[in-house]
Amino acid sequence: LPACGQAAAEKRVLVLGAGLAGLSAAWELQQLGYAVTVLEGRDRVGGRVWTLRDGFEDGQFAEIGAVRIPDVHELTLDYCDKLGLELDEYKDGEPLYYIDGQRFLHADGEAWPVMGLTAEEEKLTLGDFWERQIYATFEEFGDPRMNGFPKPGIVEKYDGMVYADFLRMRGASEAYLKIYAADNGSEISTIGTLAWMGAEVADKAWGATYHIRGGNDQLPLRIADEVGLDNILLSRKVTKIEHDDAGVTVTFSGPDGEETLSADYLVCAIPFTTLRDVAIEPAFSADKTRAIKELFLMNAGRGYIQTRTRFWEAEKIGGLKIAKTDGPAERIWNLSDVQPAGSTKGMIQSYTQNHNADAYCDVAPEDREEYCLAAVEKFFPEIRAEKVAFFQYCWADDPWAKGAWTDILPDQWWIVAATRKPEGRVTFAGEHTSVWAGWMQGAIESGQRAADEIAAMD
Ligand SMILES: Cc1cc2nc3c(=O)[nH]c(=O)nc-3n(C[C@H](O)[C@H](O)[C@H](O)COP(=O)(O)OP(=O)(O)OC[C@H]3O[C@@H](n4cnc5c(N)ncnc54)[C@H](O)[C@@H]3O)c2cc1C
Repeated sequence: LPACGQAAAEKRVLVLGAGLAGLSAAWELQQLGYAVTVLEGRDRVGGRVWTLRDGFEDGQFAEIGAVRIPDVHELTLDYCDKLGLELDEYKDGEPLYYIDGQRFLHADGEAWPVMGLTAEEEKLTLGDFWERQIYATFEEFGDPRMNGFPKPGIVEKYDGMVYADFLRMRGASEAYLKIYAADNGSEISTIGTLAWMGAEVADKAWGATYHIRGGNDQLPLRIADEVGLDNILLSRKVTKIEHDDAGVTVTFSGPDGEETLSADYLVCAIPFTTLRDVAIEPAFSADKTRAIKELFLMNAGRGYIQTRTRFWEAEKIGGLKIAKTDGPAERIWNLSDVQPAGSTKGMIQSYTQNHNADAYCDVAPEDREEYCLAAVEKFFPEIRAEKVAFFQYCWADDPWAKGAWTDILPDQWWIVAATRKPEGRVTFAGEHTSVWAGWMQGAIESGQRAADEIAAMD
């Protein structure tokens, strides 16, 4: 056998996509001695990690994609550490609720002013609810960080069940589900139980929540520096993958027209929503082909509002999620606390998903500001007077992602294994192939796995 790293030095790997998954795979492969070229359709790296700095005052920024890093995401934190990135912690605080048209603050131990709760739920805190309805079932499901998740019989029992129905089955009332969705997002009425529970178990010890100082895009930008910008070809749209026992060839269009590149191996780290439009010769296995066609990306719509002041603080409202509602603005996330030191303006976003995002995205882009402000002023009446700048984004309309993050739907558990399975010399990375789907950690974990799979083939 050749010495470790020696054989690899002659081997070339093409990586499709310069999101965190593709960049992580490229970086790991280089460290194993492979020569790597990354092909990226956008004119920037980072994919769904994207910090917008234009259009806001006082050097403030908005996170259009990933916002937060849980303290249990050790792979993400490890990369931040290796790359010398500093973190800021999101402060804790009390949110405002706006449910059934009622605006209220809620202290633990107080009765919820929401009609239709069971007697037991009336004073149940969100923490108590989590312990009783969710944490109490962890043993039954198993741990997705280990092999053998879910435990035997669990797929048969829960695969067909949407997560909100799982909570109903465990006795949650419709009224408490409104409170829970206002806290966790409206996708609970679409995502499958196994996917949600896998994520709950994986992140069960989550305490603090972080942001990368200056913007989360520092992470992909710094990995790209390590990979070497000469090895990353931007504005290249991949249109065809050919693969056989001897190697891979990729066709793409870019500034120089249509081109091809060949290599020994391929890491496919583009979302399945865009891989659908790429010709594959010969076709991948039947379950991979079906997975590429059927994988679902949840939509997310955002309305970013920079405000003159952090007016909510006068009511002692604070934290990352400052408003939790059952209305079209869904939740208001507060990124003010991680803005550049000394800047005093507010930076908040209406963060919609699921049906709320679809409704928002159905509005013409030029009308989304009015739609967003009208929804927010129902519970923050000062919002129009406070607004300094506005920006909107709909992830379903993003041509390079066509959605925000993977939700495994009911009856789709089969897709998990199908997404990540290698096809000959092609390996697959991306949040959609990871236990941590929908997280930067999922992208990183998958990139590292894809690199390991290639090394194991050699
Ligand atoms: C609204 C939103 C909120 C989120 N919040 C968080 C959060 O708070 N915390 C967290 O950790 N994660 C969050 N995430 C998830 C996180 O951003 C993603 O899981 C992660 O960035 C995905 O990385 P990826 O490399 O798998 O995919 P991507 O980032 O999508 O990278 C894929 C790359 O492939 C490129 N590409 C696509 N098609 C082609 C083609 N045909 N040819 C060439 N290139 C192509 C794309 O341009 C893209 O750059 C959020 C995501 C969104 C959208």
